[in-house]
Amino acid sequence: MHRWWRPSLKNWKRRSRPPVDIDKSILMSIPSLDIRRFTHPTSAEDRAAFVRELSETYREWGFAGIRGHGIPDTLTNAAYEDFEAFFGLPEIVKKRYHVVGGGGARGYTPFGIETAKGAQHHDLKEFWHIGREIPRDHAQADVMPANVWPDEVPGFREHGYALYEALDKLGSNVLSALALSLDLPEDWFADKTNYGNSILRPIHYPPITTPDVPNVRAGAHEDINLITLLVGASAAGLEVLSRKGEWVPYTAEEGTIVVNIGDMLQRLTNHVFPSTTHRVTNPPGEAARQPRYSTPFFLHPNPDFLIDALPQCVTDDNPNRYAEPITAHGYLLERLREIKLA
Ligand SMILES: O=C(O)CCC(=O)C(=O)O
Ligand SMILES: [Fe+2]
Repeated sequence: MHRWWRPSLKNWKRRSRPPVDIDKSILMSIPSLDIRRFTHPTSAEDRAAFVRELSETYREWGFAGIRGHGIPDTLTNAAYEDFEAFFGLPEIVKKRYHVVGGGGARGYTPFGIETAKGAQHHDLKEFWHIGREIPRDHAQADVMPANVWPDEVPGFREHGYALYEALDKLGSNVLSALALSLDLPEDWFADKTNYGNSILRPIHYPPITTPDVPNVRAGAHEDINLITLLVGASAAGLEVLSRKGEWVPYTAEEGTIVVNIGDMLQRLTNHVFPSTTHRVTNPPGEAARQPRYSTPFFLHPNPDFLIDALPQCVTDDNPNRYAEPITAHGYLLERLREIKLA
């Protein structure tokens, strides 16, 4: 896990912003914000207030709920139905979509492989990775392999990729708001993420039938990418580590997408936006016999983007924590080895 220190909200504000009253309720639980205040603003003041509130929420939690995103339930539900249909296939069929030596980049990764960094036991999950569709003669094609699609589930490709594109667009809006909060141009991330190596990851956590397993559904970890958007988890279990070091259960309300900061954005912002540790716990008692489905979208920068701390995030109180910049692809490879995917 990362060191749990980061510049306090108070110091950051004192250093770089005029004083603003913070709504103390953000300290109690993870706020949800309506992104229409940014995409369809009723006034410039309210749009600026949204940017401020989003930024404060991330500095405190590294997590936020996003409402008003416009992604229809019909799309999310159709995609989830197809994902569940795939995971319901016999293991021997699913394994045909496991790309041996592919580091789990595309297609199916069976149960028992991914292991949180530093954990003794593997996670209790199987998953699928959908990547960006780019021309096969694209300069980045060697590090962004072609997708594979399961023949057995006819809607999987259409619904899966539609969800990929919808979350990519929503993520870009969140990044635009964060860019403004860092005094960057609103479109600063656009040409750094337009061929980002982003991944949609439908996950199946099967029923837990053996009592007292030492494994957990997903061990405590931080996400690798810039931001993660999590839509429609089918059951409780996600927990977020608060600044005080307490595990806070976080199940978003219907219609709310969970959006959290990953390590690449933490590194770019020199920890001003923290990549918060989270995990998925095993439900107690009989509830453990229910499966859980969830689908995070890991929004990545372009593979050749150089992650170098933004000058406005490096101050006397918060000196640059990284000796050298690193490309997004170099960083990804380092991290995939740690979680036993590469
Ligand atoms: O299943 C979830 O709700 C979260 C999964 C997660 O944190 C991850 O795959 O990185
Ligand atoms: Fe995660």
